[in-house]
Amino acid sequence: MLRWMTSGESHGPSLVGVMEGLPAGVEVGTADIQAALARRRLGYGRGARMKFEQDAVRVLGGLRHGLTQGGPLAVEIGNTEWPKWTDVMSPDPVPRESLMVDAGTGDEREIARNRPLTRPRPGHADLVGMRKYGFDDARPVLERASARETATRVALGLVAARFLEQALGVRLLSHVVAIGPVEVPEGAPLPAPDDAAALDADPVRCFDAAASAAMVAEIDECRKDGDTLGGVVEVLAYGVPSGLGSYVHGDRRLDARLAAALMGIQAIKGVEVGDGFRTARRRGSAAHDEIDRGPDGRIERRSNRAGGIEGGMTNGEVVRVRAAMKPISTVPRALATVDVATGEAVTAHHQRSDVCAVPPAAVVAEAMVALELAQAAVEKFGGDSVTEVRRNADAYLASIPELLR
Ligand SMILES: Cc1cc2nc3c(=O)[nH]c(=O)nc-3n(C[C@H](O)[C@H](O)[C@H](O)COP(=O)(O)O)c2cc1C
Ligand SMILES: C=C(O[C@@H]1CC(C(=O)O)=C[C@@H](OP(=O)(O)O)[C@H]1O)C(=O)O
Repeated sequence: MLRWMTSGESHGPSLVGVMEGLPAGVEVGTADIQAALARRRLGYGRGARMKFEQDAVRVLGGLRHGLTQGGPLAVEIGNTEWPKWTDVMSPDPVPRESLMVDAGTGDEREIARNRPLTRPRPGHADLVGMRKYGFDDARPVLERASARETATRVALGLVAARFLEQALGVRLLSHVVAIGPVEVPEGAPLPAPDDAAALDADPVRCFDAAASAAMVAEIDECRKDGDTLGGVVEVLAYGVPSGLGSYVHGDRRLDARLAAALMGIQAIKGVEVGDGFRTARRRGSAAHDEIDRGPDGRIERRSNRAGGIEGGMTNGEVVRVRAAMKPISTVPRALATVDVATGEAVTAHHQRSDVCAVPPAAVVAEAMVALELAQAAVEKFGGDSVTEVRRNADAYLASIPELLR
């Protein structure tokens, strides 16, 4: 069983991710994790913080001389902001004076940091989080609800992706297919694994040059209007062997598991497997992927509308899933709310935020798919080392009767 968990707040000292059940022998290093985190910081439309955030990585356990050891992997990611937040986010009690709104520095930013947040943002976790956990300030809610936490998922997801590649030859990538009303045209070519560097180099991780330019222009317009944008991302997994997941029970269906994994990302409000909602509008004859025999006698599909999953199991085609992200809820032209300290009608608090975080959300979605596929692969093939997983997978694939291959 492969399991993982994260801890940490957006402005705390650091975030920590722990992953347990990963086979020994995955080749990975601190620099690889650092590079994955750099991909998450990219993207036109991100806010001020991403310009200075360092994502300082320290591997605390589970890795030795560039190889996983089979024990829990622990990764710490330091928050560059921490020195400014040592009092507000102190784990231990601090003297009351240092938490006073104006602790004597007269610095506006210092005052803003210390002020209780009582004007909850519509669309963020603020209001319900205060109710649920009994806080009179939204600070502790947003600290943990914040997508800063996704840095940890990307770190663990990179290790999961390396495992999938080294044990099974799986290669993942992510791209952006819509930002606000701008969409990549239906039927546009899909990026392949070797296009990963080109996607990282595009300002919005879009594979279609014309759509990319239009997305950048849309973000500029939106920023000028003091507004925010959402969009749609797609994750592709090439080389996934047939048979991960199962049809025997709903919670073992891989499409259900991927949907939950993607929905668990902050601001994701819809998931599509393969052609998903578009399939619902087609007739059956135009909705499925007909089965054929290729020149080498192996079974082939004439299309991949299912996104590589049938009956809750991978079918050997490219796994393709999409996630829809809502616009950022910290809208600069702030939305109406109620000050929960006074009951007055006010506008929601806003200091800084991303205008559009769809490109980094694609990187996070890729990490979530890697983690879910790695879990499914460990369940299917077992094994305590990469070599053993590979041997088990090869034996399974070799055992499939000729006519079913
Ligand atoms: C990569 C990424 C960056 C985000 N950046 C912001 C941001 O700067 N400001 C903001 O209000 N929300 C941001 N969000 C979304 C909030 O974290 C999210 O809306 C909030 O936790 C409430 O959860 P919900 O939208 O799923 O209901 C971001 C989400 C992601 C995935
Ligand atoms: C810090 C990250 O994203 C943050 C996600 C986020 C939110 O509300 O989700 C709000 C912003 O944080 P801050 O208010 O400190 O600027 C984003 O910058 C990150 O992705 O590393």
